[in-house]
Amino acid sequence: MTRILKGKPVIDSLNTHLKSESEGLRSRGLVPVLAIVRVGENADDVTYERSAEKCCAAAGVEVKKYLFAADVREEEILSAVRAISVDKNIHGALILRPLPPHIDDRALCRALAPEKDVDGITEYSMAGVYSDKRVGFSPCTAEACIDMLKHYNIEIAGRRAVVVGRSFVVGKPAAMMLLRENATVTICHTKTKELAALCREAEILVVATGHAKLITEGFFSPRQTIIDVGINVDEEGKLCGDVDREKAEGIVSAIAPVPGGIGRVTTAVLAKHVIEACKRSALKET
Ligand SMILES: Nc1nc(=O)c2c([nH]1)NC[C@@H]1CN(c3ccc(C(=O)N[C@@H](CCC(=O)O)C(=O)O)cc3)C=[N+]21
Repeated sequence: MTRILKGKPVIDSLNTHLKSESEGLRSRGLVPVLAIVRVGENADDVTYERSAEKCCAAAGVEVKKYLFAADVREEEILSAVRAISVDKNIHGALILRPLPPHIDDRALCRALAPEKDVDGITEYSMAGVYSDKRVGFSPCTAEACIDMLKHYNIEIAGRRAVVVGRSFVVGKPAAMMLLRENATVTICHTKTKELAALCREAEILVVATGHAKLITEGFFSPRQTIIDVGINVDEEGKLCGDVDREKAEGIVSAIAPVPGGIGRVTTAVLAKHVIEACKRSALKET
């Protein structure tokens, strides 16, 4: 029997903890605030934004939105991000990405104060992920994978982990975080030969490629726990992951499905980071 690792229990347990943390902060006159920066009306961005707002409300984090038209001038967003960076009442910023091509993504990242980088996009946060130091914040989706494994008591140390995908947002940081937890990690990508055979050997398989149902028959084995990070739309217009769930079920040990798996855990991690950023800012002032 394949265990389905649902996101909801992970989110509920995170939120219970976060709610009491944010209440503690409020009793000291501190309200954790997240700024959300969105350019245009991209459906993916709007979905993620809604999910972030829901999780923040449950965790006791306030949200302040900065919305811009799709053809906004780069200078205008840059000055908004600079204003957020110096605003004492804002503790974290989520810049919905990818941005339209006329906006220099890296310039925007550089304009963000590192201590407010709750989404792990600045070079400062990246250094934290790769150096195992508590500097900045890890990208939320990568951290959500680890939080999910821990919530369901899935052993990481000493086990063979395979990450399919090498993006800066998910694959690379997820691999580093699994390594930090003492897994033996293999990173696979589009040029990997014998991908199916490598995946079959994985005891923990994290998939973040952006290709619907890429991981299918021939990739599965009974000792596997799979975290599907893909967000795709199938032929029928339905949300689906990078893993062919129907083929996996009945073979693998456990799978975090799409939808209903890692997706919203990501926004709970985001809320966790805002609360942590708020706590760190209070420490700095006293
Ligand atoms: N800085 C940044 N980080 C992101 O992580 C980011 C982003 N920008 N821009 C937009 C994309 C898109 N994205 C989605 C995540 C989950 C679902 C999703 O559908 N989640 C639920 C279902 C929908 C729901 O909860 O309403 C699930 O997987 O079960 C959709 C889209 C994150 N993104």
